[in-house]
Amino acid sequence: MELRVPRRRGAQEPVASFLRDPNTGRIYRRGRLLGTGAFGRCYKLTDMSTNRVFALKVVPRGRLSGLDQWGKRGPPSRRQVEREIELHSQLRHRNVVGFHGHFADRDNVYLVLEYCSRKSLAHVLKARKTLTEPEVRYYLRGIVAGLQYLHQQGIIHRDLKLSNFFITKNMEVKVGDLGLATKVGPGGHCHGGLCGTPNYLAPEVVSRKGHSFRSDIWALGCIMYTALTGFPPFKASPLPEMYRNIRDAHYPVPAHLSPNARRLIARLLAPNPADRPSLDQVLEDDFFTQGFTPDQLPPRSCHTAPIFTIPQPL
Ligand SMILES: CC[C@@H]1C(=O)N(C)c2cnc(-c3ccc[nH]3)nc2N1C1CCCC1
Repeated sequence: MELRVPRRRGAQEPVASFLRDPNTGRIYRRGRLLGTGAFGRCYKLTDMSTNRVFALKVVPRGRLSGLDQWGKRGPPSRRQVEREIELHSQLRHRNVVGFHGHFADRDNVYLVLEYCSRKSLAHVLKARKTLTEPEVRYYLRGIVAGLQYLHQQGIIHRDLKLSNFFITKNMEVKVGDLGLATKVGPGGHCHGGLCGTPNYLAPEVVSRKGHSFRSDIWALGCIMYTALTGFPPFKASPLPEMYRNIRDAHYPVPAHLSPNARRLIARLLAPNPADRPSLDQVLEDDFFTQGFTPDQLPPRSCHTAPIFTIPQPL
């Protein structure tokens, strides 16, 4: 008979130092706290038999059953975490965060994910303030590849943002956090109730017409704008003004952007979803075809602007 000490409201059970995945028998050692998200805590995790390192996402069950013991709705519902596992466990692509397993015990649900030692594009932008256009082409190329794969699997991400683009030791960019993702319905749209607030809301989402693949394309426009300028296109307060700006696609166009960058941002931030380019058309845009894209980025570009020696045609 285990004595469970009732914990302070909202307190979470400490995560054990060693965890065993009953599905595979693998034993992991829990490492340092990597951070916390809306869902719970994340830790570095080492597989004791292979010494491979992973990122562990811990979602407390106490808050999963929809309403917790105080009748409050916990942030992630059980259904949402189960959807995340159901969707993410089927995926395998070099630009999508690797999913390496999941299991649960009395207190938590555990997701074993790919360790991305350079954290996310949000961290890079925080250190750099803005990115150069070649770097934006480099990162967008990886993000678009990962997103093409998700869309081909019928999945809309619905929460594309800088902190969901993870960067590995060798500077590969990986789309992650499928906590708000969903399989698209027959018409290519989904009206599934959205619990959790995506970061870059598209006009059709603001006017509650539901998400489609093109809502993810709108988010790419917000991401490109933010990476090049250092601030998001729609960040007004009060909220109703921000929603009006989104619906009218009204955003300040910084003069220092190249004409190609301004034109692609305008195409991505088209108020009407049907006017936005497909992912293939994004890669065919002048911004990509008429600009230099490095094959790889030096790790120091995470904190210092890189100098590209662009190969000139002989
Ligand atoms: C595990 C959750 C999330 C994530 O989904 N991944 C893939 C990830 C990978 N490496 C890292 C990571 C490696 C070194 C630092 N962070 N972090 C990841 N996170 C962060 C943790 C805190 C907030 C989101």
